[in-house]
Amino acid sequence: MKNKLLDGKTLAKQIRAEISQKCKDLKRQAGIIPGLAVVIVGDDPASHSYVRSKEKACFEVGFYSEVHKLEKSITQQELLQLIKQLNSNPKINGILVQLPLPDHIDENMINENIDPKKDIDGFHPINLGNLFLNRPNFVPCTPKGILRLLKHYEISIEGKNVVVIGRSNIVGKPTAALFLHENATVTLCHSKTEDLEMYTKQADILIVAVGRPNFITKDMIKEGAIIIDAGTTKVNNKLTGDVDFDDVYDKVEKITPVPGGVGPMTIAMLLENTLEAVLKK
Ligand SMILES: NC(=O)C1=CN([C@@H]2O[C@H](COP(=O)(O)OP(=O)(O)OC[C@H]3O[C@@H](n4cnc5c(N)ncnc54)[C@H](OP(=O)(O)O)[C@@H]3O)[C@@H](O)[C@H]2O)C=CC1
Ligand SMILES: Nc1nc(=O)c2c([nH]1)NC[C@@H]1CN(c3ccc(C(=O)N[C@@H](CCC(=O)O)C(=O)O)cc3)C=[N+]21
Ligand SMILES: [Mg+2]
Repeated sequence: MKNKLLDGKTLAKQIRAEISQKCKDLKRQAGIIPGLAVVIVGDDPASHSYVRSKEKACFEVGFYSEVHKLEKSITQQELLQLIKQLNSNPKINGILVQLPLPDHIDENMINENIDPKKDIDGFHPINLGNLFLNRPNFVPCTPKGILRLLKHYEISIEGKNVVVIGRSNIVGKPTAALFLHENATVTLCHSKTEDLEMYTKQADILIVAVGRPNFITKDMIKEGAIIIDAGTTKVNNKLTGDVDFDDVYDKVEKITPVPGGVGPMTIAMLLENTLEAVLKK
């Protein structure tokens, strides 16, 4: 039977191997070691799990990495202080502040204070603005990983109906901009969308980032669609996507598994952006 998987895990591994080689070359030729700082506030287990994956990935490719674990009770001022310190630390090329942040901390205020040259998530307003103007500096990791995966599988995007569900600043919104620049016809859906199925049934490429397990079922999609599932929710200790994989599988052309699809690509792009940050210094 035809293999319909868009295998992000395998592609991410290849990309990490290339980054590892580039890291060795940089060290040998210029004595440079790329450095990533990850900041995490509070004790959400899922967030800590992602941060551990990022740490491990950094170690494997030979990057320097530091993780700053902060109490949930930290003030915005204290967090800004840490960011300013990381901005001026020459060992650090990339800064990632794990989202979401506690309610008393203003996410925009934090993103605004990361040096745009170290903003490897691409969340600084200047970088997001430049992405929307189609002159990207850092492309946010999840959208970049999704596009890379589709290109790897030679899936054509130009002229296609791309429907994105979810309009977060970290996934949905930048994904819509990126695919618009690939000349797709983009529809961005969200919780207030009326008659969601009307849109999803038209999608040649359906990208889902909602955070509701098994939300997308067979009856909602077009025959032969390409399905990208960014959702990751723990259900009974099992990581579950937003798409009911088993239900839709027969009907799709290609689909990303969860785990093993978008997640590993996100981490690979994080490493790639950190390497790019070294060259922008
Ligand atoms: N694999 C990876 O690398 C990554 C995975 N994720 C995962 O992706 C998922 C989404 O995360 P994130 O982008 O941060 O999302 P948010 O939780 O910030 O936003 C969810 C989005 O889904 C929309 N939504 C909620 N319910 C519905 C509905 N019934 N119909 C249509 N739209 C709906 C919301 O609409 P509204 O705006 O109207 O509220 C919102 O835009 C999560 O599972 C997260 O864990 C996130 C980042 C990276
Ligand atoms: N500033 C910021 N940047 C982010 O990029 C960011 C963030 N905040 N907050 C949280 C989300 C979520 N996210 C994931 C990254 C990797 C996997 C991943 O590697 N998942 C594996 C499985 C890992 C497991 O088994 O637990 C997979 O899907 O195969 C998932 C989710 C990045 N995020
Ligand atoms: Mg909502």
